[in-house]
Order: sequence, then C-alpha cells, then structure tokens
Amino acid sequence: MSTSSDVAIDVEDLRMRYGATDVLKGVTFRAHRGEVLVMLGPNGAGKSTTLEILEGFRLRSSGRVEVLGSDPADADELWRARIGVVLQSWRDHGRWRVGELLDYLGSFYVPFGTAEHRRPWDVGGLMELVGLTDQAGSKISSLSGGQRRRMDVAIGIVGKPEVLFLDEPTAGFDPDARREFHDLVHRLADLDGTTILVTTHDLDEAEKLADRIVILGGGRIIADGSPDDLARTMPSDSEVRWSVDGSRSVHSTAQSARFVHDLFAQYGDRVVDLEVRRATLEDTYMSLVHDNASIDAARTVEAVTR
Ligand SMILES: Nc1ncnc2c1ncn2[C@@H]1O[C@H](COP(=O)(O)OP(=O)(O)OP(=O)(O)O)[C@@H](O)[C@H]1O
Repeated sequence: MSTSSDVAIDVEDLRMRYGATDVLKGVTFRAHRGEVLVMLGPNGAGKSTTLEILEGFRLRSSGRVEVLGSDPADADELWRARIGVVLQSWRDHGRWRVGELLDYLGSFYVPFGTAEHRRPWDVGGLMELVGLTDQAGSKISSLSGGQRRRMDVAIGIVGKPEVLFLDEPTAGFDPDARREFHDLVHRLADLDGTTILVTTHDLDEAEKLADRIVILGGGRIIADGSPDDLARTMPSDSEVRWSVDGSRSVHSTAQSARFVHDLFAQYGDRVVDLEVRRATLEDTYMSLVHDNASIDAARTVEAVTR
C-alpha cells in the first residue's frame, strides 16, 4: 500500500491552455519515491510543458500539482534545492571549465545539506559518475555534444536532488554513452532513492529505464503501467517464426504456446530456429497513440458539426 509520504510527484487534473489552445486537458499521475517514471508522447503532446510546470518554471492554468509535498508554483528555496532539472538544451557557461563550474554551482547547495542528506556532490566523484573526469579542466565550449549533455546531467544532479527531471536527456549520445547514462539513472534511483521523471522518444530507452511508463496523448494520460503491463494491454497476436527442412515460415496467432505445441507434435526435431515475438512496447505505443488521435479527430469533427 502506498502512503502519501511515498509519493514524490502528485498531479491531478492538470490543465494548460496556451492562448486558445488546450494542450493539457486533465492530466493525472503519480510518481513514488525512488521510482523511474518515463513520460512518452508524440511531438507537441505537452511533455515539456508538464515538466516545466512540475519544475516550477511555468504556471499552470488549473489542477493540483505537488512535488515533494509542495506546490511548485509557490515553493521556497529549500524545495528548489531538493529538485534537479536537466532541460532539453542549455547553451551557456561556455568559458567556464567543467570542474570549476560544478564546484561553483555545488557551493549554492551547501546550506541545504543535512547530516542524513549531504549536499552537494563531491566534484571529483560527480565527474567520475557522469564520465567527465578527463574533461575536468576543459572549457565547456570545447566539449562534444555528448560530453555537453553529460555536463547538463552533472549540473542537474550536483545538489543531490531527491526528484530529478530529465527532458530528453540522451539526445546526441552514442550507444556507449547511452548505456552508461542508463546505468547512472538506475544507480541514482536504486542506491540514492532519487525519483526520476524522464521524457524520451526512444522506446527502447523507455523500456530499459522505466519502472513505470505514462503515455501522454490528446492532452491526457492514455496509458499508465510498467513496460510489461503496457505490452500486455494490447490484445495483439504474437508472431511465430520457424524453419522445417530449410524452409522458413511465419504465423501470427493469439495462442502461441498451443501453436508451438502443435508444431512440434507435427514436425518434432525438424523444427529449428524457432522464435516467438510478443507485442512490443513500440506496437502498444503506436496503437494507443494512433487510436487516441482518431478518437480526438472524431471529437473535433463532432464539436465542429454540432
Ligand atoms: N510558450 C508557449 N506558447 C504557446 N504555445 C506553446 C508554448 N510552449 C509550448 N507550446 C505549444 O504547446 C504544445 C506542447 O508543447 P511541448 O513542448 O510541451 O510538447 P512536447 O510533448 O514536449 O513536444 P516535443 O516532443 O516535440 O518536445 C505544442 O503545440 C507547442 O507548440
């Protein structure tokens, strides 16, 4: 059973209107302490808007929002010190050197440290953690795109945040850097109990990182569950592939276990290279987002023609 103290992010009926356009039409979700929550959704769905509201950078139109028990719209400096933010892009501090800037930014967190929760990160340890030790003395303007993004992450976590917001953090990462970053996210969540809300367009990344996934579509949360839960929500068929006597076959079925059983009953050891592919998160995502877009389009037509 979850208690309110387990809940790090609590959003209920969040609405956001830009001019005459409703971008968020009643968004409700929660994140528990130490949970990695991945938010998915097509371009323009309102993911960054949601994050900016939760970070206290943007005022919402209506709804209830609590992060670490406070409303971000009027939270104090102590609250801000407990929050870490990695925006989609930072382009500043070019003349600073990596180690110096982290040391300087970290110094702002010293008054907010406690015996149980020391702040900030030790700069050497932090650079090692994000893979920037070799760049400690480099100017930020000289970093590669991927190194710059690691620096963004280092800046986001220098104050040892309890809640961390990451807006498309791995854009521009090579596969190695991406994998290291995933390890870092798991480490922060599992060892330090950091609650992490990540947006990404990379469904493979979402599957690797998420304890839970929420999908934003048409201004609402259209799915909320673990990657496995979401894959199971699709009543789609599995794909069975196999070869018999050098001939390759494919069959779609909702009852893959029965089909495979029958296959072996018929061909025995002659069945080789057997593969059963269940619906993936990508299949689920595509289907949910497209279904939702059709429903939304139908609603719009209905409203216009009424
Ligand atoms: N300051 C603003 N004024 C007016 N409209 C805005 C503003 N910021 C965002 N929007 C609009 O709100 C919608 C949601 O934008 P948002 O950036 O939150 O989406 P997103 O899901 O993060 O998209 P992406 O995946 O492309 O980053 C878009 O249609 C965008 O044009």
